[in-house]
Amino acid sequence: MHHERIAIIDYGSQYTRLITRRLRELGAFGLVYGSGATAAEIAGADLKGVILSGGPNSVLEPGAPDLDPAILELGVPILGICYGQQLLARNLGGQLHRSASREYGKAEIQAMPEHSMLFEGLPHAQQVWMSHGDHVEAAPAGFTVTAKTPSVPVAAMEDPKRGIYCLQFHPEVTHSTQGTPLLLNFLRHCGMSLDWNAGNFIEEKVKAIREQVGQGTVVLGLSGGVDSSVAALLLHKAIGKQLTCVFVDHGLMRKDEMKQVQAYFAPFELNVIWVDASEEFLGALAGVTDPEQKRKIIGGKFIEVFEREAGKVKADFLGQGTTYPDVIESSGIGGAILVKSHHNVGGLPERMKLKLVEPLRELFKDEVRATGLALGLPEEMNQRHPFPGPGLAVRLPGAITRERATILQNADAIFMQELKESGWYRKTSQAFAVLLPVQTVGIMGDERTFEWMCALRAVTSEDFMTADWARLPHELLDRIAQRIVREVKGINRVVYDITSKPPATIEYE
Ligand SMILES: Nc1ncnc2c1ncn2[C@@H]1O[C@H](COP(=O)(O)OP(=O)(O)OP(=O)(O)O)[C@@H](O)[C@H]1O
Ligand SMILES: O=c1[nH]c(=O)c2[nH+]cn([C@@H]3O[C@H](COP(=O)(O)O)[C@@H](O)[C@H]3O)c2[nH]1
Ligand SMILES: NC(=O)CC[C@H](N)C(=O)O
Ligand SMILES: [Mg+2]
Repeated sequence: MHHERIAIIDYGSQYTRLITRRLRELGAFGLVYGSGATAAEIAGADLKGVILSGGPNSVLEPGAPDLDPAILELGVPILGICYGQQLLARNLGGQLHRSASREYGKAEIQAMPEHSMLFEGLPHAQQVWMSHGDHVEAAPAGFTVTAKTPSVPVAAMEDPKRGIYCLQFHPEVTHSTQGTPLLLNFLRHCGMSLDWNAGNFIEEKVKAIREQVGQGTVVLGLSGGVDSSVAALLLHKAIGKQLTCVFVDHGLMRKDEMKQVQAYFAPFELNVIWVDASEEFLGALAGVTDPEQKRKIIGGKFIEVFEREAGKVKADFLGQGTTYPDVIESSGIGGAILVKSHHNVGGLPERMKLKLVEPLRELFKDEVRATGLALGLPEEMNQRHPFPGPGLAVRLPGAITRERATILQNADAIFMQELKESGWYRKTSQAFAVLLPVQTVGIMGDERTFEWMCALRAVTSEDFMTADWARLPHELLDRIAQRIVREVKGINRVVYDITSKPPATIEYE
């Protein structure tokens, strides 16, 4: 009962996620497979087409990732992009040219729409995005060249008899001005009905969850973050009272976090166990200053507390809000680098002998949000910035005390309130306050002060692997700084962080 699907074979390009994303924007469901995928692994009645991604290797070097030849016999159209085109050209008898210099950036191609399925209805001259060293010098027998540039003789080629279509450039990158119509031509040719959306996703998932869970029970860690909240609502829609959620307050949440999450979820009548474990966590963290040590303590404690509380439910399944980027990152498909480490639920399923239910595994974040919206999750919850599992612990360099945590919560709450009221919360990807372990001298009402220093961090980012600091207006920063120093006892100085990632990370620890 799978939705019709395009298989994307990932040769390690930084753009593979983008291919999947473009397909979904067009209403097509794409699933990513590793470069070793065999025809048997990707075959199925629901398979409508195959896309071969770009990749960092050269097809001319020994041991470069290859393609199972049986995939060409599956009877579905194939689209090779960059490395994908070069691989098909090499395997089918074309001629390749290896260059010492790379072509990287915008280029203009001359396309031949009159001889092409991919370029049908599109202009002759098009701007595209190139990122390659090698190129195809002569197309294999049976192929027609359908685009070229002054330096690339085969910028695109097609063999309609075998159903193979190839591009040297990257249609998935927005700098390729006709990239989306090109992909659309391919998808139409595959016979995709382009009806993939949040609504039919919810219906299909509800059925699948009921089938998987049957009369069993599910326990889910509810953090108040978008992923676990949407997973909770989806599971609740499918199995109602067979779901129990556990919310753990480790004492390092944002200000009034538990109260807020309780208010947001009240209308849904979910079973939730609300646990205030702040004494336990703060006790275990007392005097600890090493960042990795803090993470380890919180991760370990979390498992302990979660296991204790969830044990009362006697669940058969563990629900998780795992999303598609999590799956790609942790499987290392295409060598994507693991930056965000999930501290908490890892290891729980084995320990508690629970089977997993992960209804969001195929979704990107924006799709998780669309699903949340369709399920009635309040807008404010749905648009929340990500919040790290260890919470304010990674925003309190040095030793953690309840007092310092409270000071930080108060400063952070002012920052968030001002960002929301000015419309800047939605324009940033993540923003928060940090309490630095530095005391500086100040003067307030003729009195000398010696108090903590607060750093404000606001960034814009596509995927949190890289980030830029947000250009917040000076007047807004001024207002926030004044309010924090005036209203938060314990802070007498505020600074704004203007480092990007890399070289800095988003969090401070
Ligand atoms: N304080 C907590 N109480 C209960 N479960 C938690 C808590 N913190 C984290 N978890 C569990 O750990 C999972 C991973 O956390 P993560 O921050 O990656 O996702 P999230 O909080 O659901 O969403 P987001 O990425 O939007 O913050 C959560 O989905 C949730 O199941
Ligand atoms: O659940 C989490 N547990 C963690 O230990 C953790 N550390 C960082 N982050 C989040 O990951 C993104 C990138 O953060 P960094 O640039 O600081 O590595 C940012 O969104 C961070 O908030 C975490 N999330
Ligand atoms: N973007 C790509 O797929 C590049 C393919 C190959 N590594 C080249 O440099 O030509
Ligand atoms: Mg979270």
